[in-house]
Amino acid sequence: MIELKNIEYGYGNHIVLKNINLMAKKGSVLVLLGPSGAGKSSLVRIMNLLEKPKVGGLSIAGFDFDFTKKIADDDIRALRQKVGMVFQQYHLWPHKTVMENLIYAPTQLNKMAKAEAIAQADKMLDRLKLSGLGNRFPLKLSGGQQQRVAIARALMMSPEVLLFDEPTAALDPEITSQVAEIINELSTTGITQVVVTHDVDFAKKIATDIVYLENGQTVEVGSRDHFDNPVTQEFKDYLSH
Ligand SMILES: Nc1ncnc2c1ncn2[C@@H]1O[C@H](COP(=O)(O)OP(=O)(O)OP(=O)(O)O)[C@@H](O)[C@H]1O
Repeated sequence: MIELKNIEYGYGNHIVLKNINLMAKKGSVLVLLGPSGAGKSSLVRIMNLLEKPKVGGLSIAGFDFDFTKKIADDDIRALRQKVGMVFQQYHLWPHKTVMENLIYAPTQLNKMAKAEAIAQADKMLDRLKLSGLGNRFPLKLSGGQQQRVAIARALMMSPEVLLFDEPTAALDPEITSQVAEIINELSTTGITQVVVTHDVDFAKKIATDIVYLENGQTVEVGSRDHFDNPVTQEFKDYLSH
């Protein structure tokens, strides 16, 4: 479960999120939609404390943060073990092999034995249809393969929440459908997912719930039924473009 309470956020004097109140149920796939600059990335980055507002609160994966108080580095580290993040540009370590990318966090942060981490990584590579690629370097893989490695790496930490910031922006439609299948499969395992995307077709394949943002404010919030029955003129206009 994720809850954001009265979030306000800005860069310097530039306010980019205003009075945000949101919830995502366990196992849901909450898709954040909105025009460029609406604040979608800022919002998802707040959920694993890559951005820290000064106002509001966040409950996520069993943690409660009050942004009016100082947040300890240990709490941030603990949070990131339970809340994984996948980015448009994959953010894999280019000089580590796929296997090394996968086992780094479990062995270094969780002190998992290397043999156990490798066994778990092999299973993860199978699950994400990446078998046999463990010894390759990320830049020798296709974009779709790199994105699946990024998802596999996040899953190695057994996260309760996975956050995706434009995960398919660099991928072609067929590969985008594969990522949608992975997200849908993960949702059946109880992982809560939040996905920022510009791609409405992709959003329709995965969303259980939607939030439509404009100018840093939530304009339309609800179940996936809102794709067929949008309420606000703003969301209707967005869907028809
Ligand atoms: N690091 C930063 N420093 C200053 N301003 C920023 C920074 N990151 C984002 N902004 C500004 O915050 C606002 C919201 O940006 P954000 O990236 O959250 O929107 P977005 O909806 O994800 O946009 P896009 O769809 O284009 O990625 C924009 O006006 C943007 O210019």
